[in-house]
Amino acid sequence: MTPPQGSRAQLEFGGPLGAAALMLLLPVTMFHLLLVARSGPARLLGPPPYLPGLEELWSPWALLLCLTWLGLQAALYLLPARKVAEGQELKDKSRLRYPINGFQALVLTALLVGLGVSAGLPLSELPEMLLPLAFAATLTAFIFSLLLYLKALVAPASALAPGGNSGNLIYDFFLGRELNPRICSFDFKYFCELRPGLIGWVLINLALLMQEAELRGSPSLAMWLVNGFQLLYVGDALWYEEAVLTTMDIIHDGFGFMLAFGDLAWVPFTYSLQAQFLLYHPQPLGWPLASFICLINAVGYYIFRGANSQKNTFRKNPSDPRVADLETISTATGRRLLVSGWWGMVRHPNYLGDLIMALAWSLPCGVSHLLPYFYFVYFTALLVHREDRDERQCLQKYGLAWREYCQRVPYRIVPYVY
Ligand SMILES: NC(=O)C1=CN([C@@H]2O[C@H](COP(=O)(O)OP(=O)(O)OC[C@H]3O[C@@H](n4cnc5c(N)ncnc54)[C@H](OP(=O)(O)O)[C@@H]3O)[C@@H](O)[C@H]2O)C=CC1
Ligand SMILES: CC(C)=CCC[C@@H](C)[C@H]1CC=C2C3=C(CC[C@@]21C)[C@@]1(C)CC[C@H](O)C(C)(C)[C@@H]1CC3
Repeated sequence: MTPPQGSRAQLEFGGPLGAAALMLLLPVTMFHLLLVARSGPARLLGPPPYLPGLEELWSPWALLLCLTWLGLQAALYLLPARKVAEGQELKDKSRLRYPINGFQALVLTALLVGLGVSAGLPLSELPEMLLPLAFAATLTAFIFSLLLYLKALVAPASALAPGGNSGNLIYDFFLGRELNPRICSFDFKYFCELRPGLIGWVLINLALLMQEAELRGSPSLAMWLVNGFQLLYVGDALWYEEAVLTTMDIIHDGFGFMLAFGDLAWVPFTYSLQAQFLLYHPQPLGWPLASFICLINAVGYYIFRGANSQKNTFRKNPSDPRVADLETISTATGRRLLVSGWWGMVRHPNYLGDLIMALAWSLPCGVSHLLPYFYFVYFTALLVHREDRDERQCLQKYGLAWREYCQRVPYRIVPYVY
């Protein structure tokens, strides 16, 4: 058994108490949103319309569907990849290898679903199953996190994440102990981060669009916009799959309940909230406003993609001609920090772009309800907290060089505001 590591390091998320509260609060919030979205008043801050009994939540069919979906995505992950990428250097100086075939998995899933629908698969009935499916996904995430925790007990110290090894069972279970849990070359965190949840999210959106078409003759413009924007976001994540290898989740965070639940349940069932809302609360939207919302999404996407690609290209090869002319600060670790281009505008330009897109996803739902803005509010809180965590980690990693970066680029996410 590996001894607890970093037990004196600063605990995140409010320590064991915070972790326990989040483990309860996150699933409760997800079910609240699912129930409220289909209720008449759709009040985000009010009580849920009713409390579902176990018979409404538990369905063996939903669990079977959930496991079949995971199995299908795992099979697609194992198909030959167009490229195998190397991850960042690990503590023991080695680098892991990752298949780059996420976009291929999305296309193959679309083909399979298309074939299924033309053969009579009742996809438009999926929205009726969201509650038991979310319950099955939560159960799966919980059991999966337990297995990951047990697996970490026999992992070598070099395989453990910098956080998540405090010695406190609840905290470590929540944050995750092992950095890159794998069986042979199958990387669980990398697989879960990009495949079942993200592709599941667009599939749920599509099912909601199809049910709206059945109910009202055709999907509304607002529903098209939400589906289109979110499909672009998911397609982009899978097209630029390699960029996920330089994100905080892959480099720093262990794989525990937070990410397992986030990837497998939270993302598909709460990120599809706008489409769920629109199915039960149709909103009129004219072309002039729709064009303006498209413009907002395009601006957000331009910043998000530009910033993420610039950092990823620079981290992979600082002499790449696309980034070689950018100004940098040297650090004691040998790595450099960008201080011009997107990363000279604010310290997290990618978060700014992501937030602008989040707003564009809610706007098609009108302003009569707060509920469709849940994602924007939650995401702002998540990114502000994430930015704070990242700052602390970078200060620890880069010391004086990070302070110099903060002086030269004083704003964190929004220029002249924050
Ligand atoms: N939709 C969603 O729910 C979520 C989306 N996201 C998105 O995921 C993406 C990745 O986010 P995240 O992993 O949090 O953070 P980043 O991709 O911004 O990664 C942060 C790391 O980038 C490196 N870095 C920071 N500043 C510089 C610089 N000036 N020059 C070079 N490298 C720098 C540092 O690592 P190092 O120096 O070690 O390379 C730092 O730890 C973002 O676009 C975010 O919006 C994130 C969370 C949730
Ligand atoms: C509240 C809660 C359950 C917290 C867990 C947070 C997770 C939901 C998010 C942490 C980082 C994420 C990323 C994406 C999705 C959400 C989670 C898992 C991401 C895959 C979305 C698509 C982007 O293009 C991305 C690849 C940059 C991104 C990576 C981080």
